[in-house]
Amino acid sequence: MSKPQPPVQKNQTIEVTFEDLTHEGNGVGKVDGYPLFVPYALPGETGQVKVIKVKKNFGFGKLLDVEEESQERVEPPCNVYVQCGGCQLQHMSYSLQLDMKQKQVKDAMHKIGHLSDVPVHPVIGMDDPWRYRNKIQIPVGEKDDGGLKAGFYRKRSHEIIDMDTCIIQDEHNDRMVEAVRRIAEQYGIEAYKEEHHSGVLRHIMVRTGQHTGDIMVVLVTKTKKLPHQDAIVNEIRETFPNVKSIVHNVNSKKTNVILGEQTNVIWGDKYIVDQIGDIKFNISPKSFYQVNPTQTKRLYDQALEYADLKGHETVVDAYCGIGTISLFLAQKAKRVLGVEVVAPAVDDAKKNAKLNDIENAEFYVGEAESLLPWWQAQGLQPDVIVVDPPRKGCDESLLKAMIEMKPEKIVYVSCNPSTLARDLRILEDGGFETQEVQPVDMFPQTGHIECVSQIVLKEEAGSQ
Ligand SMILES: C[S@@+](CC[C@H](N)C(=O)[O-])C[C@H]1O[C@@H](n2cnc3c(N)ncnc32)[C@H](O)[C@@H]1O
Repeated sequence: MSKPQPPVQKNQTIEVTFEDLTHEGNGVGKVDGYPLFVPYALPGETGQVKVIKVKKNFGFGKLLDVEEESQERVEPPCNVYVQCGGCQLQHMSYSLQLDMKQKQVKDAMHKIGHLSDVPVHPVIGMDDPWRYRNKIQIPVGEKDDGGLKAGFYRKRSHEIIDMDTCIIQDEHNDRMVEAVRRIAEQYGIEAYKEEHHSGVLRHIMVRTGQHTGDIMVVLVTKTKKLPHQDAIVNEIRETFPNVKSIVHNVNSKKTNVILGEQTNVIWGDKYIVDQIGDIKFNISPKSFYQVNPTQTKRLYDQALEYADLKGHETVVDAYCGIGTISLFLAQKAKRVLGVEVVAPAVDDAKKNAKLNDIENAEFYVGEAESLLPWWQAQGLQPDVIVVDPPRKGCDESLLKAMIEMKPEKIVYVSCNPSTLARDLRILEDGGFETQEVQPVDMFPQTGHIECVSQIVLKEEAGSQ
């Protein structure tokens, strides 16, 4: 018997009613039960769709026209929203964005973790979900008239879209990018040309301490020297009297990685300082630092509530970065051990502990999946373990070590609900119970979501 053919054909135009959203924010409509994924379509809407890709079990379409609009549809405020790959959700109300993200987390718990009974709370959103990002890294290219442009890449391409403003960025970052672009153009600095691996200026990176107002700017060049360096530094300082650090980074490789190995501070401090709650942080050009400090405070407050520290505890903070969560924990615990694979971040973490007069936090360079089993073999028995891994989640040997260490509580901070759900399943099978999951919207207007969850040791597992 031949298999049924999809009920649509490529390039066909068809009316579709949308019922749902994918995790990326695409509308989902069904044609005779066959799902079509359509960017910018919203549930409840009916529209004309051009079919652009037909696969065996699902297809993709382009929204040509909306006949019945959802009340959740809003006018995207950014004028390059559709061309730029940065935001995916500006066409939907913020409340729909939050509902969609909560559902994404619930679905992952149910389908991947088989944890349908675990409460997933409504997402903690922002009062003002714009201009929240403290860091921009933007590629530089050449305009048709020979001038410089700075902008994000067009979706699925490396074509740079010239832009004057990015409305999820802190305004200081926007203004600094524009000033550096203008100054570099004035001194005849050539843009890097990816296709020939030639030219000079590749990226402009800016970080603003939203609490302190400190600004760091990094100019990334292919060349070892930044032409007209002194003049450029003077112009930046004149334009931005509150700039604290001007850095030149050399990246001469053919790569998509933005920063190269060589970093020279060409004016000012090695670090900028920012503050979350009452803890100050030194942040160097290569350190991981959460991009949305307002929501980071909410995330950490929740993590601290889940850790429920009384003062006598030994806490491990795995994947600790520059010690951000560790230092919050240290205020309430007896001893905190942080582990992080990037050595300069560990240096920053140690300096950050000193900066805040915190003496009960120690930091170690290493892979969490190697160091925790080793600590366990040495007899370390933490009361609480906090993990905040990258998107791929925790390594299996780390999960195994946590299960064997039997801490009373694990607090899992995650930027990927799928790997969170996978790891929670492993912890459940190892004698732990997930109490609840709290999503926090760290990245409004985009499809990303951060979660923090509380996991406790089951009584019978603790007594074995
Ligand atoms: C999501 S960040 C969290 C950082 C920190 N907790 C914070 O909130 O700022 C993940 C961190 O894990 C580090 N990392 C990645 N793989 C690691 C590994 N195998 N072992 C230890 N740290 C790792 C990264 O360098 C990064 O600093």
